[in-house]
Amino acid sequence: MKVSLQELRELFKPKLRPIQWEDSNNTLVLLDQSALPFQTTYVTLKDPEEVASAIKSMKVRGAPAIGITAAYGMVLALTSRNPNTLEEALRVLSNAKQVLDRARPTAVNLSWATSHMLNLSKEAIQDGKVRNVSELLVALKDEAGRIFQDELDAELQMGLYGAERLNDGDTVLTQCNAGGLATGTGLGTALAPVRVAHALGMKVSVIAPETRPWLQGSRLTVYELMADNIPVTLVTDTAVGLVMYRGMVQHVMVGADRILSDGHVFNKIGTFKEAVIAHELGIPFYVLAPVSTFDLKSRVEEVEIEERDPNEVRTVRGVPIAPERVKVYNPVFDVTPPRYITAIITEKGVIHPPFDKNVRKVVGR
Ligand SMILES: CSC[C@H]1O[C@H](OP(=O)(O)O)[C@H](O)[C@@H]1O
Repeated sequence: MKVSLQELRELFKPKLRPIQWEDSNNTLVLLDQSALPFQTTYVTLKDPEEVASAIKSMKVRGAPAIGITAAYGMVLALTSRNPNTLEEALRVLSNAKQVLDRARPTAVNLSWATSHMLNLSKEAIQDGKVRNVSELLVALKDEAGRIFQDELDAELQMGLYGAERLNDGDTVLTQCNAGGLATGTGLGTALAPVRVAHALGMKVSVIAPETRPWLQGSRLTVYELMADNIPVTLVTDTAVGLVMYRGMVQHVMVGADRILSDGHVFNKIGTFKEAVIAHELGIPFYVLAPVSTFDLKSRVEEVEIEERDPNEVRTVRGVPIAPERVKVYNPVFDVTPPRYITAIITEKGVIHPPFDKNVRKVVGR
């Protein structure tokens, strides 16, 4: 499938724009993903506290989208606090990083983005590239925009690598939403191969599990794919075993929130069970993520798996489905060991086992 990145950029014009920077008034506008698909509403944010709240309440969610949003949260730290000196600006940025990093613990893209923006500021000041706060603000706005564009290019490249593994008529099982809403670009990671394949004229379809309790699958993945006229079938989370047993899917493609140097993958709760069933049935299981999702320092037992409000499980969109005071355990991510993963597709290349040797060769850090 010989298509250049430039040709793909021309071919793929995202319809969805979940994250918009408004330079005229230094605000960040987010499509409120907690209201989709029944309401299309936007929130306008003007400081890092509002950004952290939007991430925590999942108005914006998805590891890469959280990273891009946090990068703009660092820009908003300067525009909302108006520091007078570069020294004060660094203090403001350090505080903003602390506020933003606390919003959600598992997706490494968040802390990667805030660290990247803070370190870039320190280096630019130290190297004399910026001489005052105004120049630093321009540099940070440009960098946040670059992170956004790099993410889109990464997804186009991952989409091409993934589409090369698809054949006409294939069906891809996914998990949660790892599409254009989850990355903020309108394209996605796990959904990129299907979108690129479609753009290149292939007939591929998706089976999307609803993904309780937040329903990213039934509310967001279905919404995105139907908007692009890509065939999608919604199933319950409990149906994925039968779907694979009956040979209804040829590939499983999922996103990731954090990938370790040995190939352990943290992703939406329910991913692990899909991986084990796929492995048992000989169905290829691909993880797609940009290199900003890799954490080469942490060991699997050190990574915090976010637990959210028990009422997310006791109710569906506010409607009770369990006795009010039932005890609840609500982890929203799980971890898939490397032995269940066929390959990890990144924008820098496709990583095959043994991951403990090959991750660093590709991710290069
Ligand atoms: C490419 S998005 C990665 C990842 O983020 C989602 O989690 P959440 O909706 O809770 O932010 C899900 O795990 C996706 O696979």
